[in-house]
Amino acid sequence: MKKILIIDDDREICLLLRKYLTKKGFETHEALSGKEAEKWLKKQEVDLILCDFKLPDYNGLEMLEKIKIIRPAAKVIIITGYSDVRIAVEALKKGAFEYVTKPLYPDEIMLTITNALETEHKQAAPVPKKPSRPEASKTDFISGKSLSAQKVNKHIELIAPTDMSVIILGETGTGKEYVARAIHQKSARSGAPFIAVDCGALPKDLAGSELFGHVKGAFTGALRDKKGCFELANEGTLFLDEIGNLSYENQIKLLRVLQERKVKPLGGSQERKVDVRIIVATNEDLKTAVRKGEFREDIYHRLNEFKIELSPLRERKEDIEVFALHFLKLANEQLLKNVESIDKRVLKILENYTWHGNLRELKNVIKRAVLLCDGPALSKEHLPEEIIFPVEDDQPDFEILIDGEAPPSLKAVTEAAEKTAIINALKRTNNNKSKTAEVLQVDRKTLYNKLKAYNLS
Ligand SMILES: Nc1ncnc2c1ncn2[C@@H]1O[C@H](COP(=O)(O)OP(=O)(O)OP(=O)(O)O)[C@@H](O)[C@H]1O
Repeated sequence: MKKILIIDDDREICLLLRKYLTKKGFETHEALSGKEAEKWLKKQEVDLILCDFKLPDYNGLEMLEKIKIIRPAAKVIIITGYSDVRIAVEALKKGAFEYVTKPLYPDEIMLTITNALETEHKQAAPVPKKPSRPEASKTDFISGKSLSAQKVNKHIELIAPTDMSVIILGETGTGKEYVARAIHQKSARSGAPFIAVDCGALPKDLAGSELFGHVKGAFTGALRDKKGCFELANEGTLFLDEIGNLSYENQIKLLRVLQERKVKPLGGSQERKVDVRIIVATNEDLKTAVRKGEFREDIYHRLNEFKIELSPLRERKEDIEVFALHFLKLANEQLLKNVESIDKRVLKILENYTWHGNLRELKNVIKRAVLLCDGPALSKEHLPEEIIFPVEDDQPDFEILIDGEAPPSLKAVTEAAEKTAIINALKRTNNNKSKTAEVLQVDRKTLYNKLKAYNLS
């Protein structure tokens, strides 16, 4: 019998989940706080953990870190309020299997749990791959119709048959891993493995061994020889996500592999030949990391044989309908439903939303809507409130008091507006100062002075 731990301080949710899951044949346990869960996990094995993002003592990311240390094999599903979705996406990157949003629907929970437990059986490679979401292994890559999507598609076709290294840039959820898989599948290497590694989720102490392998006895706990990702991907493609997170030491080792096409496992004396195509992804500007001395320039140039940039979904609204219909089809298949279309008004709402989680967030919203829909078309009532009435998240973090005794001075109003504009531009450019200066049409020096004046370090 599979064991599930529910971590939530809401006793009612615990009770509901317990009743439902016990009926479905699971053994369940509950913890009302992070500390209680931690104590329990130290003593007990568990297959899956349902964890509320907001616990009285830890937040979801802190809890996840603790779980990954105590029970690394357990699958974690994060439960969030819809407004936490961006943080939930962060949790996926840190190794959570999936997130579900409140209110909870039994069918949705059950489907996610089944997917998580099935993935456990299939997962053969002992590599901390990105949370191996089942859909990622299917070849359901589609292209949008925006100019930028068409350009990406053309570049995939061009680059796939070559052996060139590729850097893929884009915000979270824009489809970087999907593009990397598409390149692999269209290449002569498609018969060999595609190995995806999230460098941001690799535990610091183990990163070297996971990437380059180790020999028996290389360190305490190295009970047998282990192949690293480079060897596992031999003759295929290695996808290194969040490459900017590699430690300096591992960057040096990576450089050697790139130069010599050979790996030396930790503790070993012999080098082994590897034939691997490397595709890397990052959602920060690697060039800035190079400038700051955080990423080696020599590696950057070796990897930068070709660059593909994926635009955020909000900047290619023409693609929203194409992807929404594609995700509708997938959700119908997964949930055994038959929703045929999406109401025009819903499409308008989707097109006006900001999609910080990009395609991943759109896919989840559509899946949830399909789950709630009993008729032939998705309509407004199936969307989360937050999508219909988005909370303006570009609010200034200080307010001008209009109702106070004294009206605000013109200077205060101007400064408030300036500060808001800078914050918005920084968000839009992912904190890239050069781009922010460009967007605001000021020089970098002026921007730096303003950042200092408004305390926006
Ligand atoms: N071209 C595509 N066709 C179909 N579905 C896609 C495509 N691109 C992305 N998706 C969907 O969006 C989800 C997120 O894509 P993916 O994991 O590739 O994003 P990512 O940019 O690598 O995200 P992260 O930076 O968070 O790792 C996928 O699971 C998939 O469902």
